[in-house]
Amino acid sequence: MTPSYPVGLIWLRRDLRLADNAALYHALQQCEKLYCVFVFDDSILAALPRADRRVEFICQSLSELDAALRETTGRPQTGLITRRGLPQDIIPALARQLGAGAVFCNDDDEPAALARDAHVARSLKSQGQLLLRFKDHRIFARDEVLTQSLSPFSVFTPYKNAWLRKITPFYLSAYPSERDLASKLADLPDTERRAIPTAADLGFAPDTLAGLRLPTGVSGARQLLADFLPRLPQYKTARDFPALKGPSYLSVHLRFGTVSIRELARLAHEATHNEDWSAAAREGAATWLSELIWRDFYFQILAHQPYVVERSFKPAYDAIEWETGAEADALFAAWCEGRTGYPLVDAAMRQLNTSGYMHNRLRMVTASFLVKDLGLDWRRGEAYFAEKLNDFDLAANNGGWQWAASTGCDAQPWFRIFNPVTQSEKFDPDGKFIVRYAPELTPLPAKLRHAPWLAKPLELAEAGIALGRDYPLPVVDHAAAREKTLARYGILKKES
Ligand SMILES: Cc1cc2nc3c(=O)[nH]c(=O)nc-3n(C[C@H](O)[C@H](O)[C@H](O)COP(=O)(O)OP(=O)(O)OC[C@H]3O[C@@H](n4cnc5c(N)ncnc54)[C@H](O)[C@@H]3O)c2cc1C
Repeated sequence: MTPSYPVGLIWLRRDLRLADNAALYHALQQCEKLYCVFVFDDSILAALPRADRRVEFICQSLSELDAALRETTGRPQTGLITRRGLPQDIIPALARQLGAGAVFCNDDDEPAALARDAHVARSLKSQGQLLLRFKDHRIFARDEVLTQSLSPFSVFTPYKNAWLRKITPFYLSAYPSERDLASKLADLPDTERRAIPTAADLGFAPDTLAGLRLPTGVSGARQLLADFLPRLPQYKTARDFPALKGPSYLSVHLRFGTVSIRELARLAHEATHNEDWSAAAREGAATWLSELIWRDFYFQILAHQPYVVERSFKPAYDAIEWETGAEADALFAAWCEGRTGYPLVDAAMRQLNTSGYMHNRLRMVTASFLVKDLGLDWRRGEAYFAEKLNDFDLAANNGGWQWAASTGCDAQPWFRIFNPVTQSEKFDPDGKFIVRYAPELTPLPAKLRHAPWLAKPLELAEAGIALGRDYPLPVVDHAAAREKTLARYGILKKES
């Protein structure tokens, strides 16, 4: 193909890798010379707490990408341009300064991203330049998997079946996006030759990832993937037990694009047909593929029903009255800080607070506890997760919360209420996960770690634990809370 643009600019956002990158591939096809930029968006940074692991994750990943660009070209004067400010101002100005005919990026269906991109596209157009967007971070875009009547799916299983019917090697193959990079990457103008900023340079606390087993950048994703693949056959059986190393821990890499979803889905899909594997091992792969399809499912829900950002997917559920006031605020604080007196909930919240990760089973348990034991609005929990999760992704987080609150598409029925104690007994039978994050309960025998308030006084005394002093008493009684919740949701009886 003859390049259409003498100069182009690729704008990286949630796709921090050079391999199998759709926009990069198209930019290299269509441009004779290419620059590469990442913008630290002030409208996002301003809203973050000053200690934010994600900022450090991005900085470290960009630093690796910048070095990879120079290594690819073998020219020290090449690399990544970084800017800080509003992309709406920066991208058009930079495109003009560099003389880029087009700006290439991978698309993003989050409402704020759509508004930002529309703004940038208008400004570029007024300068005679184009914004070209490509599908990259999901397998199927919003309208690629639809029902027979061409409307969006709102139930997962039929969506998944349609997804599996549609999938072909075409959708899973990698873009050879590194092929012409060495020859086409432009030397940086002198003004742009700067080191990639650190979190501290951006006004954030340094070393927020220190002590965490969270490898960053493309190399970090490769490390986690290599560790996970031998465990893939056991995924179905191990994934629900937080004390085990069951899942992949790749979510933050999918969030920032340091791994390609095509590569992961291809590996999973191929493994489901691997005749050298046992049926159980193939099921492990099929279950993991299913999780990757949930990701696509929630992306298309957000794209088609952006109102879910503020409201219930099922509008009738907006009539539910949540607890408010000082007591509700105190319960919310206890939930956030991991001191509800329910050990599995507390351990999970402490895992989130100290690492930025929470196991999927525990996301379901803690979300259900907030909504159906404490009677609090799911949006309060959603916002807390959004602040704390390294892998925070609007579509998946909103989908997960609305699932737990029963307000979402294909959600948990409203009258199904997780019992935090039986969940604990089932999924952390020895209380090993609990004591990892609530070590004060270690002296208790395993069977008492799920509900310490049920231990006999002598058992507590032998463990040297005084409830209310060493570990909180439960902030609510589950049985009573359950009745209250059934009454709260009872207004919906007509709907279900
Ligand atoms: C209340 C709640 C909030 C959540 N918030 C987020 C979020 O902000 N960001 C996020 O990526 N996931 C979210 N999830 C989904 C899920 O918990 C995480 O994706 C998963 O725990 C990440 O760990 P992993 O990479 O080890 O997962 P694995 O089990 O290895 O799964 C592989 C990948 O599949 C995707 N995935 C798995 N489960 C889901 C799911 N239910 N919905 C959508 N995608 C899924 C993720 O990209 C994940 O990395 C949420 C779930 C709930 C119940």
